[in-house]
Amino acid sequence: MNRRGFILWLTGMSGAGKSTLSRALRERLSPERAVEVLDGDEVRTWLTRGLGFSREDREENARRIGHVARLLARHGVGVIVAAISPYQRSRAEVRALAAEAQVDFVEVYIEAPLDALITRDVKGLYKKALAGELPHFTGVSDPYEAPESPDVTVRSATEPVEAGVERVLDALRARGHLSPRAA
Ligand SMILES: Nc1ncnc2c1ncn2[C@@H]1O[C@H](COP(=O)(O)OS(=O)(=O)O)[C@@H](OP(=O)(O)O)[C@H]1O
Ligand SMILES: Nc1ncnc2c1ncn2[C@@H]1O[C@H](COP(=O)(O)OP(=O)(O)O)[C@@H](O)[C@H]1O
Repeated sequence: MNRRGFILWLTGMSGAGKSTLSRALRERLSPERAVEVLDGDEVRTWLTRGLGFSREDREENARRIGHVARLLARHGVGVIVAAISPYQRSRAEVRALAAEAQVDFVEVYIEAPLDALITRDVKGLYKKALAGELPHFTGVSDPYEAPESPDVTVRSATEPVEAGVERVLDALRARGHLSPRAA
């Protein structure tokens, strides 16, 4: 098994299940791997405080998260990023940043139809966005560019959390980041 770090980049719309999946993955990966979670929602209170939701700010958000993730991964940490990161271009940029440092980058697309997200509405944000009270809301009044060839796709409206977790762990095992029996 290799002890190189990796970046698991979870992308998907608000409420798709990024935070839920990161928490479940962290539990499964520990203690075999040192794990850090960088969640957009939380990171926006420190590393990317002050950034908004324009294209420019979202790209900057992804870039800064990518830099920190790369630093950690270079020292053997398994980094789980949970950020909407709606633009193909910025996901490609962080993938390239990781490659420069020879850090494995695994893109996980957490997909759920907009209808399901509106029904789920965990934080009540879709209701506000649909009422026109939240401008530039991803999927409603702002774009989400789905990954064209993600390493793993998780369909959170039709499969249980555990199924998604297993698929991501399989991808990590296949890349040698977990021992065959672990997790
Ligand atoms: N306009 C708009 N669009 C999307 N999301 C919004 C918006 N305004 C606030 N929020 C809240 O911010 C969280 C997303 O932050 P991210 O850093 O992941 O976004 S991004 O990657 O920069 O697009 C997101 O968290 P999640 O629901 O966990 O995805 C929302 O709670
Ligand atoms: N298969 C699944 N994977 C992830 N979340 C799911 C799944 N099925 C239902 N959910 C629910 O969807 C919601 C996702 O919220 P959250 O993880 O905060 O999303 P995000 O971080 O993408 O905004 C949670 O209430 C979670 O329990």
